[in-house]
Amino acid sequence: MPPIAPYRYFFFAAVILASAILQPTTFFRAAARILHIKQHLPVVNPAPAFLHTNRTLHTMAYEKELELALLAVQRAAILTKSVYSSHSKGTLTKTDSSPVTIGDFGAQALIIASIKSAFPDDEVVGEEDADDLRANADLKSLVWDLVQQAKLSDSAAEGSIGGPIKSADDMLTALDGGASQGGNKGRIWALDPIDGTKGFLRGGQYAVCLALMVDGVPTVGVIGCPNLPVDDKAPLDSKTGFDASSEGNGVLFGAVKGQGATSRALTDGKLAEPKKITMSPLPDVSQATFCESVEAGHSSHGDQAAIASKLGITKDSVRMDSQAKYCSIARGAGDLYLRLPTSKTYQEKIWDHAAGVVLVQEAGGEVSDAYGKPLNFGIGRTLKENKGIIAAPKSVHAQVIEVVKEVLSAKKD
Ligand SMILES: Nc1ncnc2c1ncn2[C@@H]1O[C@H](COP(=O)(O)O)[C@@H](OP(=O)(O)O)[C@H]1O
Ligand SMILES: [Mg+2]
Ligand SMILES: [Mg+2]
Ligand SMILES: [Mg+2]
Repeated sequence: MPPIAPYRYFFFAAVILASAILQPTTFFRAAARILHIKQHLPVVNPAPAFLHTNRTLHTMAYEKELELALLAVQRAAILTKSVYSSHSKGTLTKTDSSPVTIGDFGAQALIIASIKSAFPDDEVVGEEDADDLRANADLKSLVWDLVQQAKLSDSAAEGSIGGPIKSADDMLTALDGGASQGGNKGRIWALDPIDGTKGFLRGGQYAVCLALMVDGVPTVGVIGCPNLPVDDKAPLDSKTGFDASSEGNGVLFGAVKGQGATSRALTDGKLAEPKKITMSPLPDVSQATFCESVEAGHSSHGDQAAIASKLGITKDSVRMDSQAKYCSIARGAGDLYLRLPTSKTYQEKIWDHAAGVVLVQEAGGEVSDAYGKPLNFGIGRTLKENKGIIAAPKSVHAQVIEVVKEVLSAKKD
């Protein structure tokens, strides 16, 4: 074989460098395979942000997961909307005295069936299970009727998420598919089929929330908010979207770690065109609009008012149920989300936060617990290492945490 001319080495080196930049995940995986490196490789952002503009260059990481999650949530929202507008919601009280409805059961079954059709090996941490339906045939048949009716009007979209669930027994199996104990290894979805069930029953905001966690890190987040106005800049007040019958309501939010966040109109068929969303610049925290739960039992309105006042905030809080709060600050309609604990023992559930956290991070925000500690999603079904939640634009997050700590330590004296 003739010797390789020296310039060819440069050519090979250039090709290797270009693949490492353009396709880092594939590159490092291939290199690991060649070098027989067995340890788990980190998730690598597929390419620098400037290359994302040209979609023909490469496939975006988690593109399939994002599309599946968006369509699965969109289909589940068809079901939740039909229950929302009917007067009988089949409400039960769970052992922790919180409510659950036929909407929660139906939406969870539909979404898990979609996940399993595309990613059969993935685990799911879902809020609900099929125990009540197995014990009550009438309840089971009510939910089965709803599940059969909830179809995307676009048959390709419906097919891409597995098509209809085949039988009532398959529905129960899907519903029970959310029993994963979570953890920090591999791919685990966190699902809240109806977040803000109390808002759903009261005629307020609610959200259908789904996140994919990879090695315990929320990586893909999708939230459907059937009662939020589509306009990202619609003024936010505690009445936002309360009239579910009004035109133009229903938003679908999506985000992938390292790729930004979007909103689009929620439809009953194929996905609408996405719009990029970002948090509002907030040069002066005293001008902030802050969001909090409607339910005083879910977060301390008193502590939140004290924090706002110390930050010089004079605007009233916007009280809103569900992860619609994360969505609202991610699209710049509000600025801060404060969730201070009401009890020493309550552990926040991962499905109440995973999707919202990806959305806010990707829109330019930071989310931590009340003491500024990062949220640990990789230790089970709850955030047991954390207390409370603070979400804010990156530029003011540390300033807000200082004030939160002052308010909390003053309480201890
Ligand atoms: N004592 C408590 N402290 C904090 N969150 C609580 C709580 N009791 C219930 N929750 C959670 O609060 C969620 C609703 O949050 P919000 O007040 O922001 O709307 C509920 O979700 P579900 O409605 O899915 O059960 C539930 O998981
Ligand atoms: Mg609940
Ligand atoms: Mg919830
Ligand atoms: Mg719920």
